[in-house]
Amino acid sequence: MKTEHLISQIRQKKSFLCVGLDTDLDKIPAHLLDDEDPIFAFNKAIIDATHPYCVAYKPNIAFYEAYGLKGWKSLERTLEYLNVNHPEIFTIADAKRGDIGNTSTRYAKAFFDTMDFDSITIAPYMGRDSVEPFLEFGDRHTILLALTSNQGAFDFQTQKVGDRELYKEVLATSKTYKGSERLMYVVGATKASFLKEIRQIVPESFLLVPGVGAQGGSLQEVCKYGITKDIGLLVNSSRGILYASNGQDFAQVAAKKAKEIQGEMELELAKLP
Ligand SMILES: O=c1ccn([C@@H]2O[C@H](COP(=O)(O)O)[C@@H](O)[C@H]2O)c(=O)[nH]1
Repeated sequence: MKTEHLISQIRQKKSFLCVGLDTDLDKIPAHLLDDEDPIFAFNKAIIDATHPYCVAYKPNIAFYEAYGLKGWKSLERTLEYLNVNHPEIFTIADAKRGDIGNTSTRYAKAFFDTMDFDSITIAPYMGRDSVEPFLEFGDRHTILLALTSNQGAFDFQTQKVGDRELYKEVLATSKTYKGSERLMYVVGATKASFLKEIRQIVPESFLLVPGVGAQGGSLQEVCKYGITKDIGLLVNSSRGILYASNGQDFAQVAAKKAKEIQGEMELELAKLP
C-alpha cells in the first residue's frame, strides 16, 4: 500500500488506530474454543466489529507461531480475510526479523510474497544488508525498531554510541539505506518524552507506536510531539481492545474500546492546521 492511501484512510476514518491481533487461546472466550479454528473465529469477530474505527491490524507473529502449523494457518486465514474484505486496511506483520542479506531476502519473500502483508517490523541490529532486502519491495513498508516500549530499551537503545544514542543512530543511518522512503519506525508510547528529538531526525516518517492501553502509554502525550501535518502515526492497542471482555459480548466490547480510542484520535486530528 502506498503511504498516500494510508493517509487518506486516516483522514476518512478520523483514526490512526492499529488493532493488535495478539490472539491467545488462554484469553479468548471459552465458547470459541469448540470452533475448528478458534484463533480465526476470534480474529474474524474482532475485525468485523472494529474495522470502522481503525486503519491497520497488526498480528504479532509470536502468537501464531506458538501454535505451530495450526497457528500459521490461522494467520494465513486472518490475512486473507483482511485482504479480501478490507483491502484498504494496512496490515503489519509484527515479526521483528532481520538477518544476513541472503536470509533477509527469504524473510521478505515469506511476508511480502508468500503472505501478502503491507509491512513488517524489523530489528535493525544487523545493519544495512539485513534491512535493504525488505526495502526492495515497492509499496511495502519496513518498520524498524527504534525506541521500544519496554524497560529493556534502556539497556542498549538509549546508550551513547560515539556522540549520540543508539536509537538516534538507527534513525539517522537508516535514512541512507536504499529504499529508505519505505521505512517507518517503532517508538513505544511509553517513550513519548523522546518524540520531540525523534521528530528532529525523522520529521515526516510514519511511526508505529505500541504501548497505549495495557502498557500505560498516553495517546495525548504521543500526539503532542509525534503527530505531523500528514499524521505520521499509527498507534497500536492489542490487549486493551481484544480482551476488554471475555464473555459472549467480547466483540461488541472490543468495538466500544476501539471507538473510544478513535474518538480521542478525532480530537487530536481536529487540532491539526
Ligand atoms: O516496542 C514495542 C514493539 C512491539 N510491541 C508489540 O506491540 C503489541 C503491544 O500489545 P499491548 O497488548 O497493547 O501492550 C505487542 O504485540 C508487542 O509485542 C510493543 O509492545 N512494544
